[in-house]
Amino acid sequence: MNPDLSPLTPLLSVKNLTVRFPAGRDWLGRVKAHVHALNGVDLTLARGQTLCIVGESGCGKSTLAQVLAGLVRPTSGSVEVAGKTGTHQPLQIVFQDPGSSLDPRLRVWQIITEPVFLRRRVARAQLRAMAAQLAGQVGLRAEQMDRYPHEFSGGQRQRIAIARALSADPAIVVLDEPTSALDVSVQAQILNLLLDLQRERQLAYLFISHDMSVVRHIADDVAVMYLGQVVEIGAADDVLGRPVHPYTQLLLASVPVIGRLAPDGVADNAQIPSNRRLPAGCHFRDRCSYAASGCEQPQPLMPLADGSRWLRCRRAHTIDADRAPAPIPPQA
Ligand SMILES: Nc1ncnc2c1ncn2[C@@H]1O[C@H](COP(=O)(O)OP(=O)(O)OP(=O)(O)O)[C@@H](O)[C@H]1O
Repeated sequence: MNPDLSPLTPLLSVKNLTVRFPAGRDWLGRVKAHVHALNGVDLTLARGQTLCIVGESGCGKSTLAQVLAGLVRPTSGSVEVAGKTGTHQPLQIVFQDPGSSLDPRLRVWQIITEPVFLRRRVARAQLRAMAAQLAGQVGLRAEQMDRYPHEFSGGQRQRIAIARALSADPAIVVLDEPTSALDVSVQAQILNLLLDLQRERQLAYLFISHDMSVVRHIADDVAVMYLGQVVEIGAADDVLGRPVHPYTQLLLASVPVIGRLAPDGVADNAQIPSNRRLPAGCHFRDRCSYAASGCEQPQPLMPLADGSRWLRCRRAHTIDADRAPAPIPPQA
């Protein structure tokens, strides 16, 4: 079921998205096994909002970003942008490492305007003028446009990557760890730039991050992924402030070293199941001390009774009730 996060109409709607990669072939070249990278991802994102995707390494965050950007073909499921399937035009992606994502043979003005150039014929002078204007919007100077990427610092290269994404006039930008390769002081500048651009252009961001301080700073909504599924999604204050899914509790208690510590009530024997052979039913069941009979059945994403979020956990209501403070008795 597609999570209905806010009264705003979703701009991006991802339904039951699955991606399987071939893993290993026999001597006849036949695929022997698969990596189940995404296993039914459901999420929505509204215009002008930021949805942060968090989860341990290998849970499928980058694969999701690549499907959205049209770089990986899904095995099944759908991606709708503004109600239309299969169009990636209003969506651009910014990668973690601007060093390797920018073509070193192109000048900056060519890099910035490449998405426009690839789509339609535009005169060179017009492209250069467009690049200079976008450069100004991301804090670069017009006279730097004839340089090559290696002549810039990491933060400046990320500004070039952001300008490149903006040149296509996207409604949605997928940001795959856009600040994690940068110095801490530069990270804050890039985050603030992204927030300014979001306000000016009503951009929707799907923001992948390992860094909870970044997530707390910029997220409107948070989706927690585990083994290729969204297990909890809702407003950032709710999900981060009062996590309900046992995996979200574990993830937040493990910060900054994800997966090492366990909060009360959540077992963590660190036996993360393989995504080559997925466990039946709830994928988190073997790590979860709330696991009970019934957890061996597949669990769909369902709304919590208070409407604060959607969860894949059949025990969510019990866990939430256990954690809620005792009601204050009425005054005599
Ligand atoms: N092209 C590919 N071929 C085979 N397996 C792949 C491919 N791309 C990703 N995978 C596998 O799919 C799973 C999900 O990978 P993905 O990179 O999406 O995870 P992630 O959550 O982004 O991890 P990280 O936080 O480390 O970047 C992993 O097991 C990974 O090894």
